[in-house]
Amino acid sequence: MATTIEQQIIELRTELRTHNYNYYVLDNATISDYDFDLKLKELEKLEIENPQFFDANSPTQRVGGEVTKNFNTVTHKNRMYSLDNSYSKEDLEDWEKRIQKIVGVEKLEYTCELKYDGASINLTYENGVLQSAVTRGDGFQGDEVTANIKTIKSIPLVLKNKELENFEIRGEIILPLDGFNKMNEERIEAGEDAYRNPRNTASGSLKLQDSAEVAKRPLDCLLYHIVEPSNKFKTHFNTLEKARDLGFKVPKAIEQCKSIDEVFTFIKHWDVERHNLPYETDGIVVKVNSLAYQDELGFTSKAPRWAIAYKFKAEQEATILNEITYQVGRTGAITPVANLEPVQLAGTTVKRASLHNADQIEKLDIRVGDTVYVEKGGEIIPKIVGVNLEERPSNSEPTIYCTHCPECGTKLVRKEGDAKHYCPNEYGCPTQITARIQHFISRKAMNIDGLGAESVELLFKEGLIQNYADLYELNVDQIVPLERMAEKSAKNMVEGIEKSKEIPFEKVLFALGIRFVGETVAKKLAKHFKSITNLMNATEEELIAVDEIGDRIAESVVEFSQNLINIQLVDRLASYGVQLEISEDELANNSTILTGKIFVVSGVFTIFNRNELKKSIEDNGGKVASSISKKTTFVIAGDNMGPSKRTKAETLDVEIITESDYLKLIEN
Ligand SMILES: NC(=O)c1ccc[n+]([C@@H]2O[C@H](COP(=O)([O-])OP(=O)(O)OC[C@H]3O[C@@H](n4cnc5c(N)ncnc54)[C@H](O)[C@@H]3O)[C@@H](O)[C@H]2O)c1
Ligand SMILES: [Zn+2]
Repeated sequence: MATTIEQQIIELRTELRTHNYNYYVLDNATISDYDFDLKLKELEKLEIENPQFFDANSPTQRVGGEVTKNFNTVTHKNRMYSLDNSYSKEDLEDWEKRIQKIVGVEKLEYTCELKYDGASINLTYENGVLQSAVTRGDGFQGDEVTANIKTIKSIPLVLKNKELENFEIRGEIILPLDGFNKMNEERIEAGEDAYRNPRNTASGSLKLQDSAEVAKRPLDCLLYHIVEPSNKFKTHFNTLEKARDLGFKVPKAIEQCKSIDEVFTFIKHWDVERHNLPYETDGIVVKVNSLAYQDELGFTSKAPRWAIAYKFKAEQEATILNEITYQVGRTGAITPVANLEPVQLAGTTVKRASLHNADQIEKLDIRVGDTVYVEKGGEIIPKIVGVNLEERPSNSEPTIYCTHCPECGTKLVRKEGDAKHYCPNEYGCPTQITARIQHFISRKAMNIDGLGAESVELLFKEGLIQNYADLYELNVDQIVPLERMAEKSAKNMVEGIEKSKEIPFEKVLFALGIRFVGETVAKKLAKHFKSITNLMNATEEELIAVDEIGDRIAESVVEFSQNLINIQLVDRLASYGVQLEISEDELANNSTILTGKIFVVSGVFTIFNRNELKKSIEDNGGKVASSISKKTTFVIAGDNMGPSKRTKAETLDVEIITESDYLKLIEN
């Protein structure tokens, strides 16, 4: 039976609404943006050709987001719109023709900005003080997330100057790539699933109920629009300059262009240069510069007529999925890996991509033999974002997720609420055993020089080690006869192991490889319980009582502590002299509050002298670097800071703080 046009339209609308919900509310899209945009275009076309089925509530007519029920719902004083998209110079030229006609002017000027890829936010200031921060929601109403937004340091709570005091300003909440990758490293180390991408992590962060959790995420806010400037300004460009004067973070990559040709030069430049930015952009936004013309042009039901987004070609390619293999991690977690027909993507050859977990494979219905879309964003590993069903071979079969461990053959388990399957054969599965020892010796754990991942495999294969405690009983004579080993390397290995007995307790705790106990959690637990004995005797309630330790971690620690094998291993480590409690020095030492933060100090200071300042940073766990780079977290500026340093910090969007800002950082 043939479906009617009307049915087709209704089905597309329903499907797109579901995708909008998944994307904006659940932060968990199940199709690629590319496929979403194709479907939206298809619907748009059908609606234009069949105007009798017009519906003001169609996804083509409305901003895709929704308000959630977890925050106060606030009605926007000025509606928040989406943007129309363009994909080519021709699209831009068509747009220009349309607007030239409406305003009746040939020569139009534009402002070009980057399109920051995050979550939109509307900030309201009254008498120069931040009153509220509301998400875009459905464009009419959004979620009031002021408390969460106040944790973002670059958003001024009180404005620097009084020229503009009552207004709304809009911007994008983003998660810079460095911070995103660091968050993921920690999650992976703790045996958890990685976050999918910076955009949905940023948007998910805004919806957290606990703003202390939000404060820990390195979010930032880039501003792009002052609403209702009460005729104070002539051009959009002026308003952005004003926003910057008022203390907002407005990126430097903004240009006024006199023609679409100039606009396109800007686009071409940033299509390449964007790879060097500290955050993701998915395109350029072109806006009519004159505010008077903007007024004349107004809005469609979904977007301003005076602005258009130019979308960069997604770094996405289609290729064949040859095989799905399964990897076993040190905690026994199984990760499915897509083995692909090699394809060129963003300058590298991609052969493998992440498939996350069984649910993801099922949701996308990914099958061997399929033509799949591979995308590479800011993440470490490329991922599969969709399947081209039209190219599916006729003999294709649904994927049956592996049921047994590929390394030891044990039947896999999956606990309720866990996204992953696990091999439960913790102490017999060879991959888990070696991976656990490899984790133990790694740089952030026991940092054992002279012993690498391959040597661990070799020592295990030769029956010299079965667990990490065995390392401390190795001697040179046992190692020398092994393949590719010499007297010297054997000696280095034993010395390296010996030296690891000086590694502080918090790192040892991390090295033990307890599931969900990553670097940060290990530090917290070490600080709180002070010794392994106290920690292993703690009950679940006592663990949960520790700041930021949740059920999952508590349960995992107790499980570890009650296991006889672990009790014996830890006893042995103690007998060899490994640090299993906090040292006197550490007890006396300052905090780890600045861990992971890199500072550059520039200028002359009043409270500290330079060396005191550097020592204070290090005492609190931070690092001092001599020059500013993308990695720099803060530049502390004293008097007479070098102008070139200042420019460099500004172009790299590195936050510049004063000595007293620094004191506030370490105060709590
Ligand atoms: N995969 C899915 O299931 C799914 C579902 C829905 C939407 N999507 C994707 O989401 C996108 C559409 O989302 P959208 O409607 O939020 O539009 P959008 O994100 O493409 O563009 C509008 C937004 O851009 C932001 N923006 C960033 N920099 C800006 C600047 N300099 N000036 C002005 N605005 C700027 C604003 O927050 C504005 O709200 C599409 O790419 C679509 O593919 C995907
Ligand atoms: Zn196994």
